[in-house]
Amino acid sequence: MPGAARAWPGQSLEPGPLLEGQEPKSLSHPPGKLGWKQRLDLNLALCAAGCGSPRWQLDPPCHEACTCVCVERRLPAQTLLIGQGKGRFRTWLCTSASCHLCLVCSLLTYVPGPSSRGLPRSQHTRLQASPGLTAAPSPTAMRASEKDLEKAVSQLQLLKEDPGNAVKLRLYALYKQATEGPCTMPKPSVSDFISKAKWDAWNALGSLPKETARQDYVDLVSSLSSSSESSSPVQPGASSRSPGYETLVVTSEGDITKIMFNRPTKKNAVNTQMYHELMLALKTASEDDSILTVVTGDGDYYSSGNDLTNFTDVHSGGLEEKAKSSVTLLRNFVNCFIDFPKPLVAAVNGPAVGIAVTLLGLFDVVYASDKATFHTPFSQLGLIPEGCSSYTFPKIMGTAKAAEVLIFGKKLTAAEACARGLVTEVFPDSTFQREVWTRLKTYAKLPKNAMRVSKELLRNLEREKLHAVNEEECRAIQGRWMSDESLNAVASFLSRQESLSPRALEHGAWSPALESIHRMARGHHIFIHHYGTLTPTRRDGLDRPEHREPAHHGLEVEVLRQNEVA
Ligand SMILES: CCCCCCCCCCC/C=C/C(=O)SCCNC(=O)CCNC(=O)[C@H](O)C(C)(C)COP(=O)(O)OP(=O)(O)OC[C@H]1O[C@@H](n2cnc3c(N)ncnc32)[C@H](O)[C@@H]1OP(=O)(O)O
Repeated sequence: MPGAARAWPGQSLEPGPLLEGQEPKSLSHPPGKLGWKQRLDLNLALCAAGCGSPRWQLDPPCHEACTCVCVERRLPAQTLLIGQGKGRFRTWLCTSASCHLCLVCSLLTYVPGPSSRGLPRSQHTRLQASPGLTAAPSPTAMRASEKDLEKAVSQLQLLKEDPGNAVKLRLYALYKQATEGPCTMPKPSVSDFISKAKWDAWNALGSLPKETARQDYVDLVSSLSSSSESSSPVQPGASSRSPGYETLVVTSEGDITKIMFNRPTKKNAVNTQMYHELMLALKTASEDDSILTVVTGDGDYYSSGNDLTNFTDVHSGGLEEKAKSSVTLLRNFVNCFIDFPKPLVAAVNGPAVGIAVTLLGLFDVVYASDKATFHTPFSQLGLIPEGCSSYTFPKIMGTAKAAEVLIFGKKLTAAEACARGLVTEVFPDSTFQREVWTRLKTYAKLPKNAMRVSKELLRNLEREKLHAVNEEECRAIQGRWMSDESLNAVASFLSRQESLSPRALEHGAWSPALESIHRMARGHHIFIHHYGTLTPTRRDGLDRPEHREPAHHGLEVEVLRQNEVA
């Protein structure tokens, strides 16, 4: 019913059932000049008194005049985790008519329905529906024009269902990126929760080109439109694929969301787009009705880890800017795993490398095929562990075993990983899929809320620590990415299949690999080793080898800083 006034599900502000013997209680923020932390503590206490559960929380103050409500009673679907580390807590929509900080209306047009109090009118009219617009999905292969973006903005207004705060944040970020480019706004204060959440989302897009952001926005709206159009519920046993993903296949089958890496020809290496899509898939799964979420890979690999060509995608800001935006991306990405609220299972169908291994320490259960291997060649790449593995791995397998894996890059077989506690159980490859999915379908029938609370209890023991470790690892990795050791390792990977002979190079032939290395190492000198001889022949900052041995194929590249060039 395009254009019809409606309220999003979950936006209903009707209170949930009270516990026996409790009085309904309207709670407002305590007066006085308390800091936000103190006020939060106080609200927590009040909420515990009001709801009878110590776990339930009240909104931190979003506006002086707000009367905020207990999220568990009213708007579980609208909760949003914001902030990081110690300042992390939940916020949700405020019910006060005078609140000007509602997240929803600042991101999307909202067609006011009966339960729209609290949403300021002025912001509701930001996006106008265009009559007659159909919700036709835009083919991903097509490059979205600015007109497509406008259409998508209008299309959004016709959604029948609330896409959830995470998706709205993603839309906000993509829209800003598509129209204004990378975020250059000053970082809002940590106590300005909503602006901070929006800033984080936008900033996380780093230097994503405007055109890509525009396309992603259009695709996302298109996927939301088509999923909201299909009104028939998923039949038991039937599998429905979520549109809008390119590097993943996301399907819902019964109560299970399956997120499958979908770059089999690249061994499911995680490129920048896949990082973003994974964050979106996890955020969507955390808010939908599914009970379990399973991550797996398509093809023979689970994943070969970070796509090493990510390093070569260096724009005008140079390597330093790239490293900074990559740290933000990595931090947010790992946070999605730390804070994932439902049971998270990895079905490791084949070899796993790098970040695909380290993240396993943040999963609840890890099943592996006996063909899987686990390899973290960080030192070889001039890098260091991430994904909180510097904390989770020693905890899981003991310091000495973890050091062998994380520092020396010892590759583990599935059986070894299982013996060390990283893997829950190993299955023969021939029966892996059948056995794992049979088991998961049984687990998905267990009571949903009990599982969720159990997960929360387990994770809460570590949550703050994990955020701190993530911060620390990200801080350290930024320097590593810019180190010669790392540049050389990546250059070496990129050029390992180089088929140009030195003679061809000498005569001016170029290759994509050399172009990539050149881009990545801007400001550095590049030498190409040939039979161990440094043979610099300068041209445009890229040194070329002298001809030594025409029959030789394969190059070795060395990147040196300016001051190291004698
Ligand atoms: C400034 C930084 C920007 C980063 C932004 C993101 C921030 C997050 C970073 C977090 C830190 C992460 C760390 C890691 O994950 S470290 C681990 C990285 N991975 C590797 O080192 C593995 C590299 N790949 C290989 O060693 C081999 O490919 C592999 C053993 C996996 C398979 O070998 P095999 O011989 O069987 O197959 P091919 O080598 O022929 O591979 C087939 C094609 O796939 C491409 N491929 C495979 N892995 C990667 C990869 N990780 N990155 C990019 N491309 C990969 C390979 O090149 C082949 O492609 P072509 O057919 O086109 O040649």
